[in-house]
Order: sequence, then structure tokens, then C-alpha cells
Amino acid sequence: MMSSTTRCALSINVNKVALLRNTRHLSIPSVVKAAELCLQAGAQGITVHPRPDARHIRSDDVSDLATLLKAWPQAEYNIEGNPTQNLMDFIRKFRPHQATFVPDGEDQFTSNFGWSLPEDMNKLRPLIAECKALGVRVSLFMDPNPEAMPLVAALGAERIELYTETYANAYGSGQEASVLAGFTATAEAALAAGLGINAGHDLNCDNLTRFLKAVPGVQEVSIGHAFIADALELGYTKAVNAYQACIDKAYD
Ligand SMILES: CC(=O)[C@@H](O)[C@H](O)COP(=O)(O)O
Ligand SMILES: NCC(=O)COP(=O)(O)O
Repeated sequence: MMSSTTRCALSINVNKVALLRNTRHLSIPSVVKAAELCLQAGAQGITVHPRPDARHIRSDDVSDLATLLKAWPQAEYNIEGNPTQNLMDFIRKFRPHQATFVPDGEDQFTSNFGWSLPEDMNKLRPLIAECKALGVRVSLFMDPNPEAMPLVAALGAERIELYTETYANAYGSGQEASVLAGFTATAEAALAAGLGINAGHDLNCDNLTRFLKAVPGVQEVSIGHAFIADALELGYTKAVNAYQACIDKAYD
């Protein structure tokens, strides 16, 4: 049973719509239309990760989505990236609801580790302070490690995003329970430190419910790759409905 009564929000990551669009010069599929259909279907937010090599989300997408989100005052705009690379320019210009700081290299294949604390603290502190001054919530992408949670709070970040690929890989295997226990302990430590909790990476309609049942206090999941794969088969509306049903099942 979940220990939090707050229902987890679903933020749809539309990176992979842009990835497909970028293989031609025809502006299809539309990233903005994808986001709009997901919001119309009941998604609570939109996430993008504009990488320095612009392999999927481009500057214009970040701008166009900021415009779209103005028409959806209840929805949250979450921009992910490395604040020592290109992220801060987007944060200063568009002031999204949330900036998720991710320690990726310039041409990293995909995100696959969280921040190292205390090592990264000095470079993160002023950037977190700047986001706070801009009215932008900061979430730090973190591996499951309870001991790091007080350090995240000491930096002034409001949330962590649990990097969930290890859970996704362990799902359904003999390792699942022990891997999940690490996420549960980290979430408990985060809550004790006064932090909010997000989660993401390789979450999908199969593994999502068990994660939310086991890990207390998750306020938001951002889901992209598996969601877009499902939407190719179901359409955006049915895919959002399916993921919302997976979230609802965690509260049964
Ligand atoms: C921060 C994170 O968890 C990633 O999942 C990321 O947003 C995905 O990036 P790609 O879509 O480029 O793999
Ligand atoms: N923050 C994680 C995210 O936005 C999406 O990750 P994925 O579902 O594409 O692995």
C-alpha cells in the first residue's frame, strides 16, 4: 500500500516525437500537437530534455511548448538537462515550473546516472539558487542513495528525481524486491529531509504500478520512451488513459 495520499502526476516526455520529426524536413509529427493531445487526455505535465546536440528537442520546441503551456494553467512544464551546459538558458528564458538537473555529458546516449554528492555540490549550489530566484522549482536527478538526501536538501533543491532504470531492468526478476527496497529507503530519506519526489527513466505501463505502490510519496513521474512507443500503437489519448489507469491501480 502507498503511504502517501497525494496522487502521482503524469508528465509526458515528448523527446521521441521530436526525434521522429527530425528525420525529415516536413515538421511532422508535431511536438506541440502531441503535447496538446496528451494534456487534453488528462496528462498533468509535459517534459522535454533539450540536449546540446539537439538530436530531438530543439530550441523552437522548448519555446513553442512554453506558449502551449500558457493555455494550460493547471499543467506543469518540466525542462530537463545539465545546468552547466545548455539548460540554464532555457530556464532563464522560459521559467518553467520545474528544472530537472541531470549530470549528462554533451553527447550522452541517454541519462544513466544521477548527481554525485557531495562532489557536485559546489557547482550546483549557485545554479539552484538562481532557479529559486527565478521562481523555478529544482529537482535533482539522483540514483537511489538515502545518504545523499540530506545533502540535496542542504543545497536548497525542492525535489529529487529518482533515476529508475535499475528498477526497470530488475522488474519481474529475482532482483526486483531488493532493488525496490533501495528506492523505498531513498524515498523515505528524501521525505525525512523535506524533499519532494519525482521518478523517471524506462518506466512503463507494466512496471509503473508496482513502483508507486512500493515507493512512498512520489509526486510526479515523467515518461517518454515507452509512452511514445505505446502511443504509436494506441494513439496519444488511449495511451494517456492507460498510464493514468496504471497510476490509479497503485492507490487501490
Ligand atoms: C533525465 C532522464 O531520465 C532521461 O530519461 C531523459 O530525459 C531521456 O532522454 P532521452 O530521451 O534523450 O533518452
Ligand atoms: N525524466 C525521465 C523522462 O523524462 C523520461 O524518461 P524515459 O521514459 O524516456 O526513459
